[in-house]
Amino acid sequence: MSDDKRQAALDYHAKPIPGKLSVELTKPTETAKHLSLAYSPGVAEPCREIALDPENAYLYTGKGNLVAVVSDGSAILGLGNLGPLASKPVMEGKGVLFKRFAGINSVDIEVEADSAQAFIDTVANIANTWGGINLEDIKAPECFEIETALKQRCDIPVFHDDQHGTAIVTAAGLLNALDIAGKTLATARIVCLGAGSAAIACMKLLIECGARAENIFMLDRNGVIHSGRSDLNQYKAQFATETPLRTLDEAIEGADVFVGLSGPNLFKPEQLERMAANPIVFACSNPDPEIHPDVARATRSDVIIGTGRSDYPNQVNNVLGFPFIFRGALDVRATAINERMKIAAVHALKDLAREPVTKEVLDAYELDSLEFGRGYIIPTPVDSRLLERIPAAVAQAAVESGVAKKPYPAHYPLKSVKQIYGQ
Ligand SMILES: O=C([O-])CC(=O)C(=O)O
Ligand SMILES: [Mg+2]
Repeated sequence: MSDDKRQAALDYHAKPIPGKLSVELTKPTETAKHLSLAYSPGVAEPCREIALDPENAYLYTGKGNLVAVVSDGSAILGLGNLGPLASKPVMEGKGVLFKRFAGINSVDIEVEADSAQAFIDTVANIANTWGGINLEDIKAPECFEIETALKQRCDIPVFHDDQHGTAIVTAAGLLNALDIAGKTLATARIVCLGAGSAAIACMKLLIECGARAENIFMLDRNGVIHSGRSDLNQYKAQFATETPLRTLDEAIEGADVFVGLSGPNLFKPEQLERMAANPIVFACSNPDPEIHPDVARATRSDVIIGTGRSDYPNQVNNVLGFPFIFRGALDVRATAINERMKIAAVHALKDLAREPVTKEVLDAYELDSLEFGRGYIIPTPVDSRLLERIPAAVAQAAVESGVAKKPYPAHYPLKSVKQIYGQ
């Protein structure tokens, strides 16, 4: 990042008040009467009601629209393990996105835990007072154990955003990009650089959407994950292929798709040159992609490139997923975010990109036109139709798959975050 941009980012976080989030009041508090309702003695009444029936927490507290963003800071973006405190700007940032795009209140919780079990216990012990738990930036393989255990112990949605949010957005973008390139998921040869939480979840979801496991080549720091390796954990081992290929240089030859979920500048122009015609490159490491989009385009004019960043076209980033997916899940009081709900989100996202872009989006990106094609394979986060489409699709899937405790909301589809309480 240039010095100017770096300073601008630091100033944005520091001024005029430190941080990006605040808490707001939703009830009047001016008079003694108000205070006697908000606090002692009035507050005792909802306490008694909730003690009688936990469901009443949804009626008398903010639980139903409240998500905890929880991290241990062990895999912050593509920056690595910087610890819980250094993850706070990202976790506050997720809170900004929850609120801005889906009207969801969220609080970030950064956990200092010396084992996966300690982290699991900490979260499980507080989970019941939240509407949902969004796990963020927790390194593999611990993240898998953590998510599985918390799903078992909590009856609210627990969602590891880096796995499923990223996978949903990647699948939607890739289905569109393949269509534009005249290819299909079933026949595409896919190279995935990275074997962490996002990579593993993305490849799993792509297989559910029709990709063939034998066409997927996943690489970790030691090269291609193949069946001859003895150093693989159970999660990576699922992607071990019977192949003589060992390096990225070898695997990339003739590949249709490169998905980068690893680190900055790990994909070289010479490697892009060796991909098949109309190559699709999702360089999703944040903040610095595996290959810069300008470099990719200068290398090949036929490339379709997406990154995780807001400042380049085709932002393949979980921001297009988690706010809207939680909105739908919360509004039908889903007990989980299951595969049906994820796939519904993929299709809602994919289909929206094929509709004409609205003026709101053009204005936000200072563009005169934007059309479905190489430079626009996935909707932008500022598209207010995301709030209309994704929660509706997710809520419908939750109802149909039997995890919703409430019916499909009468006030759906949502046109604006102002409508989230149904008024
Ligand atoms: O925060 C982002 O931009 C996307 C994300 O979850 C990550 O990179 O870990
Ligand atoms: Mg993340």
